[in-house]
Amino acid sequence: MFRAVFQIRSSFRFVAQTFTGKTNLSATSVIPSLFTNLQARHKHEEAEADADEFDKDPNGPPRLFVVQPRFRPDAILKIKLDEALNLANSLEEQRDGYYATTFAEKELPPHLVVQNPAYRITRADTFFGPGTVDNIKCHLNAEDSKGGVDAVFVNGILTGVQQRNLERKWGKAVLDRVGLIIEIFHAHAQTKEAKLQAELAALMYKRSRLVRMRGIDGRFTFGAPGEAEVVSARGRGSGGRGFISGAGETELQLQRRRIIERRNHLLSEIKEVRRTRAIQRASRKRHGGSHGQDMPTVAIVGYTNAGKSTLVSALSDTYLFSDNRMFATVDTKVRNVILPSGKKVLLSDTVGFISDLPVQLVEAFHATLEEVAEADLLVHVLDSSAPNRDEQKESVLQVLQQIGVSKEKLQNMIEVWNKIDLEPDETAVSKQIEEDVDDDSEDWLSPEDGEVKWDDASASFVGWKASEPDQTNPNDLDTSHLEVGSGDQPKDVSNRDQTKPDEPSISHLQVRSGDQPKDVWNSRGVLKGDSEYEPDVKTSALTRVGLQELLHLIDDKLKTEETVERNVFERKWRPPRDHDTGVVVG
Ligand SMILES: Nc1nc2c(ncn2[C@@H]2O[C@H](COP(=O)(O)OP(=O)(O)OP(=O)(O)O)[C@@H](O)[C@H]2O)c(=O)[nH]1
Ligand SMILES: [Mg+2]
Repeated sequence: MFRAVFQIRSSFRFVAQTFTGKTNLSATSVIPSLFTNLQARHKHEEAEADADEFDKDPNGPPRLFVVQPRFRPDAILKIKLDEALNLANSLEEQRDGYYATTFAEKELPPHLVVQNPAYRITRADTFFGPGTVDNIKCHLNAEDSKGGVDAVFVNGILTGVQQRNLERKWGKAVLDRVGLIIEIFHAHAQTKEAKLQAELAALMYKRSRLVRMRGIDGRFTFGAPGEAEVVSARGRGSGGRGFISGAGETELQLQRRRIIERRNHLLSEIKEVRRTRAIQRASRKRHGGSHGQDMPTVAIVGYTNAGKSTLVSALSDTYLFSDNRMFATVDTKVRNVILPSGKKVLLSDTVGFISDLPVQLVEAFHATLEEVAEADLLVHVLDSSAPNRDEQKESVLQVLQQIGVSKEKLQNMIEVWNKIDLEPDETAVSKQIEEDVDDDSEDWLSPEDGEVKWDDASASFVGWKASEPDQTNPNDLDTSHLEVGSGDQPKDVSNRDQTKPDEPSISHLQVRSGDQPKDVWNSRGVLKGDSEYEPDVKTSALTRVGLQELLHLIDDKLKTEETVERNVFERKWRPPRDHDTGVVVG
């Protein structure tokens, strides 16, 4: 069965050994898992998690409890929650080339929708307010009686301090969105290059999580008691005075140094793998081309799960692994395809993108992404059935810009709407959404208030106006206990004091409406920004619809590109001149 938990545990051991200097760094080591600190800390905190929890089922995928901050309208919440649940279920590692579980048959992970701290005040220490933290703890206790969960996935971005505090309060490892995505990349990576890159991303993420904490005795420390103590003689006599001189290295400094050493090691390995790949790529381009020309490369890009691998498989009549799991592909695969004109091209299927793609991943996967940026033509595959199709499109465009794809290439990019066999009944969807919007319209602030901004890309508010909660109105208090996930969740876990003032509901905070909700949705029932434009081509990779049309389009684009290139060359070419004299040189 699944090895991730096992690996997570072994990575803990590895990191523990590495950071205490008991082992040598090795290229095949697993990533410094996000669960590791927790285990170390909890050895000293009896009231908190049982550290042996992770030993429970070393053969199964980790069981995550999903915490989804609330969004309004509910349609947005549903999109965010669906994605969070999919992410949580995607964390699984292949064994002998197979996943132990079939994704479609997986049960939904237990989950809970809670107040969104972004809608009011995000607490620096615990992200959520104390009422929400307690409420989640109640649910986790209830889960424990049913076999327990290994970790809590908070679908938001936490600071290192928030993560640690929540871990202490809940007695569970906590993963935020960035952490989980990095874990998934690591679990799904198959090739040496992808594994190295995923480890690098995890290492950089871990580095950003090394935080100074107040220990149980009230003193500041760096994690487990004793971590702040001097653990190595390095730095002794380095020239300072008094305490500074000869103080040696604290655990934190030691961890930082080891992370940097490992990072440098990984970077040099990645460089080597990259060099080999560049040679292979050049030779592949040369060998397939006709008339001595290189084969053009076409990179298939898009949001995760859009159907890129399925499309490349269908176009090339070869097999590529495809799955409903998010980030099923982490390793780039290249396939030969013959276009209708007879021209041969290289089609590359690569890693998918997601909103808030961790910067650590973009940096670590730079080599892979660079191939995308260097491709002669890009094909952007979108899942036409996704209700937030344009939001996904925006996320992809952002990453493409981030990795340096030129404006011309973006303009020339072919946009494909895949999964047209799944296209939802638009009338029904938009009707439902409009109903939701009307229902919620009272709750929204008007942008004219100047106190709220709608961020189309992330579908979230930035800034807002909070009214005082009506403490006498139960609807104005924490309602998170009502929004429980999987059917078997306890219904009565939140018998907290409903008049507790620390956790007013968000409902009162999403005050009057301007025309905000109407602006957010269009008639198709998708997020604002979704226009009624048509894509270049519509396909169903599964039923092989639209494939010929797409191949013709690629053919045309590449022809145009050649012509443009030749024209540019002809126009630009002239004998080099000496600028000062105007005399033709040579
Ligand atoms: N109904 C339908 N399903 C599709 C179509 N194309 C792909 N799928 C399914 O969508 C899921 C994701 O497909 P993939 O090809 O793995 O998607 P991807 O874009 O490569 O995803 P990542 O590798 O995770 O980035 C799989 O279960 C496919 O069977 C399509 O045209 N119609
Ligand atoms: Mg794929």
